[in-house]
Amino acid sequence: GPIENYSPVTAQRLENPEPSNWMLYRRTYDGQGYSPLDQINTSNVKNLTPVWTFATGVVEGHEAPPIVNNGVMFVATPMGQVIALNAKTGDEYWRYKRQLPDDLFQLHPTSRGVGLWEDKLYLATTDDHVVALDAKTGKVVWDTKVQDYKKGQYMTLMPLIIDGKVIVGGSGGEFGVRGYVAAYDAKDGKELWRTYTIPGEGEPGHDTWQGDDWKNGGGSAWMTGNYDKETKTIYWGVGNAAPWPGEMHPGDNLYTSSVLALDPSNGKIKTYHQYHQNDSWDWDEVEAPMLIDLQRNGRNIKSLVHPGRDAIFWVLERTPTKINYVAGWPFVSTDVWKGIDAESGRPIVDPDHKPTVGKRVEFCPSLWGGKDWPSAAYSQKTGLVYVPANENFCGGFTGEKLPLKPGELWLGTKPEDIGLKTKPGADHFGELQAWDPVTGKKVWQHNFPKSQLFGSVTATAGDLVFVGGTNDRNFRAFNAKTGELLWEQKTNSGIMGMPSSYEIDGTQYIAIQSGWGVDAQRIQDALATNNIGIESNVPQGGVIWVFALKK
Ligand SMILES: O=C(O)c1cc(C(=O)O)c2c(n1)C(=O)C(=O)c1cc(C(=O)O)[nH]c1-2
Ligand SMILES: [Ca+2]
Repeated sequence: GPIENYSPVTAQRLENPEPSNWMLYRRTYDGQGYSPLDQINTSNVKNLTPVWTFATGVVEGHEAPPIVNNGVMFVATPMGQVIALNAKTGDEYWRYKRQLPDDLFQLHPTSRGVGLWEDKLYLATTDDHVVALDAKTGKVVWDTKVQDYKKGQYMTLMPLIIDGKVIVGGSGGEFGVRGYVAAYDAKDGKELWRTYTIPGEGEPGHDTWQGDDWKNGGGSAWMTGNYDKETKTIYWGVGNAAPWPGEMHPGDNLYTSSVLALDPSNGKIKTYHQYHQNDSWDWDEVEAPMLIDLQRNGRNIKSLVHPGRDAIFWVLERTPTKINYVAGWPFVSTDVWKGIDAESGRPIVDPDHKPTVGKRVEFCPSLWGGKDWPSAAYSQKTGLVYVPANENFCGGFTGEKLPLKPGELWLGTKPEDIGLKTKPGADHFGELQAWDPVTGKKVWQHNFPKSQLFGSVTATAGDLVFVGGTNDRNFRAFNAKTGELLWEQKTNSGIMGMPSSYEIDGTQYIAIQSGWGVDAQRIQDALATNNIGIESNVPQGGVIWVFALKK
């Protein structure tokens, strides 16, 4: 039935969220993925136990954080479903199920969550609509078509809500779209602005493209941005260039593989930083950088921290008008970069490991990168950044000039040619890493001998780091200071989703969706064919798990 006492979401509540709630993708606009709750801590986490579970009824990758607003939980699942639950008891209030078109091909069948504003919530769908639901009843309030799914345009992200605007970005980098970020009026779904991530004729940066390449150059923007509420600047990550081999789109290709600084009032690009130029590896840099205040060499830095898919741990400085390169270093081994220009921050590419047309080229890490979309986290207590990384994976493909057919994959190689190879003798793959972003030192690391790590990380004030992401279906808690494994729980499926934490009536809860699929499974299939004793059969089917301390 309908929710009776729903707390409307305001700008003030999103800017300064109560510690008990998780209303934004990473809980706060700075994207740190940190909960200030500390009832569950390093000494008692061994007593963490499931209090309720709830089957979502669908397969594929469940990637969304359970979003919680004063006792009400909203969960987005694959196939355009939203479930509203009593966050304490697990009882269902309502369920929205989108009727997806029969001919919809979903390359990435997932949703990373619902955004909240006033008494509504907002879902971005794989058939490329933004839908507003009444938070109390789940009824559709408005439904706006963004672009055409038949042309390979779709959405998987959780909308970013800023002051009555629903801000989304499109997917489709593997279909040769031209990426964009767009804002809709939360009240009625009218489009307020749209900013293409690839500059058109006459716009600054257009000259980093040749001919008509920009029209289908990729630069999709498929993850939620972060937001600096002081300077009113959105930091939004931009994806790979299309098709993959850089030879097919010569130039730096702004703003692919970049971060854009956007004005939320009109979508204008204030400034940008491009992590790597002429992307050729499918290295989307879509995870928005975390906004962290750092003390470096006696100086206060308002930083942007981004462990990249390109294997480089990036530290940048944000000023109202400019983004400056501060430091960068590889956080997993890579043969693609020979170094980084100390002044500009441009990585120096080794042409032997840059995919090209007509020849097979191998590169490390693989096209899933040092880390893909699963989010890193930052703990304000330890001052460390926690990265879900993958080591000992390499990839390769033969570039091929193929014509663009709207709505069909346009990779610049044959899909069956995409490889993932493990380094001979590798003793592990997934790594949970803890980095000091000031000194650039790795403080600890936990290795996963038989699994990739493909899950988002959440840190808490209880000095804990929570992550799933492995093919053995475990959900784990680590000591944030030392990396000691303190607790694990086997779940129904593998966990790709993001843990969230909330509090009701004095009890702290940890929530996660377990439901394996999408690219975690693609890597799993690749591992299974590498003949290294890793099977492919991670069971699928989504379940929401909620944990608390045993009473
Ligand atoms: O270029 C794009 O538009 C695009 C979109 C998505 C997506 O929307 O999920 C992914 C990717 N690329 C991608 O390269 C990738 O590795 C990936 C993994 C996943 C996933 O959900 O596990 N999505 C995506
Ligand atoms: Ca991509």
